[in-house]
Amino acid sequence: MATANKNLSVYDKTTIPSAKDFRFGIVVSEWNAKITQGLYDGAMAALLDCGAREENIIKWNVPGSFELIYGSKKMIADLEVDAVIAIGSVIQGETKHFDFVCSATAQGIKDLNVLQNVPVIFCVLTDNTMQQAVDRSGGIHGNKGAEAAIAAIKMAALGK
Ligand SMILES: Nc1c(NC[C@H](O)[C@H](O)[C@H](O)CO)[nH]c(=O)[nH]c1=O
Ligand SMILES: CC(=O)[C@@H](O)COP(=O)(O)O
Repeated sequence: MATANKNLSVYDKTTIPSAKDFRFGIVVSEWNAKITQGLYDGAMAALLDCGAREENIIKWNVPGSFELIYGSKKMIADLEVDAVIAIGSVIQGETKHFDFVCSATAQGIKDLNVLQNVPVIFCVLTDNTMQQAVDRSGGIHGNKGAEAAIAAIKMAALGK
């Protein structure tokens, strides 16, 4: 189902475990900061709405989406967190660099989920235009940050 047919901010709290006992790490890319700030705001709002405590949410900034990989790995190594949300916004430019950044970041975060024992949520927008990114970070299609926060809570609760 395309995002255009599903609002990213809609969730049913009755299907979501309480987040009150969980600790979350959020790693935020500084590229396209207006977008990533919107994603972060959406994630925070959803985490707090589902019972997370603000003091249990740690935020680190990294330069770009590619650095989300190492930032998430270091957060897992250094901090006691139950899930990490990796937030980025990659927007197509003139060259193939977009393809490499998107693919490497997705593969790197996938690898962390295979090799580490803390879930890392892929909250990286990969858009053709800035408008598409605006629409998915609190615009007409909702906020992928909220979607990622719900995924983080569910994965933190998995098996508990
Ligand atoms: N063009 C975008 C980038 N590029 C930078 C890379 O993510 C990385 O920081 C650099 O290659 C150094 O390792 N990053 C984004 O997050 N979004 C973009 O649109
Ligand atoms: C995703 C990117 O790295 C891209 O925005 C960089 O722009 P360009 O392809 O024009 O160098």
